[in-house]
Amino acid sequence: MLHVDHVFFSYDKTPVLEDIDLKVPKGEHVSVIGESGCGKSTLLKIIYGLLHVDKGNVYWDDTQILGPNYNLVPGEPYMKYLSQDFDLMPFTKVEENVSQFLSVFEPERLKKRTQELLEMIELTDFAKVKIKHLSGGQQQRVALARVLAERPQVLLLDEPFSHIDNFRKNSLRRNLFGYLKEKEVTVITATHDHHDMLPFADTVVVLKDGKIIAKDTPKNLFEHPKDLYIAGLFGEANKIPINIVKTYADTKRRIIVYAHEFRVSQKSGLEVEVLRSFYQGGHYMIEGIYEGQSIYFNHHTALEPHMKVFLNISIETINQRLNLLPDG
Ligand SMILES: Nc1ncnc2c1ncn2[C@@H]1O[C@H](COP(=O)(O)OP(=O)(O)OP(=O)(O)O)[C@@H](O)[C@H]1O
Repeated sequence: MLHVDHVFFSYDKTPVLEDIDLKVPKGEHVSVIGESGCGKSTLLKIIYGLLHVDKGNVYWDDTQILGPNYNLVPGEPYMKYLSQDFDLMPFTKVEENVSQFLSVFEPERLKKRTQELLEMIELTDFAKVKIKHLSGGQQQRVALARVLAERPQVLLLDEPFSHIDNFRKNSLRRNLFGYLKEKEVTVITATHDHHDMLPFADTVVVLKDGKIIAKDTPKNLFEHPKDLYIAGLFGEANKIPINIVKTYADTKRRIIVYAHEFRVSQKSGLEVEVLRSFYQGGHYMIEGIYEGQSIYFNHHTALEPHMKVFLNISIETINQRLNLLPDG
């Protein structure tokens, strides 16, 4: 098990991480999400031993992971870290980068493993190409293969698909996370993108201003977001007083409603003036105004600006949200 034990950290005087306590069982996939600057990369660097913490400890089973004040060369043999700058060797070939950390004394094993990884990242045809001739996305894939080469027990991935086009991203995510699950690798992925974690993470940790504000399964977090910050990580969301949509509800509670959960209806207490429509492919996202506040909802067609529409929410959505949301 990986244990981040009540860690506090600051680069200068301002705290960047405060009282981070996280236990990750062997083989579990954890996604760390949160807005830019909330401390995701810093947390991964601490786990890898690149930064010296102010307070707290990090353990892998019974071994303490020591920071740079104790380890001249950071990093542990069982752990790999894929940072946002890929740290590849620009003038050498793809295959040489992938096999960089493999033993040259076992040439057959090195060759087989390199081929296997090139297949996973779908760059077999580029084996002999120099890194400097690759696109940013291709370089990121090589960097990914390189950290996998030595079969780490713990893998720390910082925005692993940020440079990769959507065309490849989906198959790469499936290949990679499927492979890591099968090999029982413990994985911590820092990401902004809910597509990286909804289908793949066992647990999602939400960071805000350097603190863990939620930790749950992706499904629970998505279905019961406890505030707009968490809901906003999954898409456009609104906070609505429940009694305006269901007049019989004698409550002033407000619930979170995702844009896709609204339906335009004949009549409801929620009358919205349309501001503009944004084409999203399969639907439009409409920005409207209710009592001076923006409200976002999906609709199958664009709507004329200044048009008035009524919005409704299914009773199932209301019940789902009311079960868990505190007042306010
Ligand atoms: N080397 C550094 N020196 C000083 N402050 C830093 C340094 N690196 C990061 N910070 C600050 O620490 C905070 C957390 O940064 P961090 O990179 O961990 O956030 P993040 O959540 O990974 O952001 P992003 O999603 O944009 O990569 C930010 O306020 C950032 O400005």
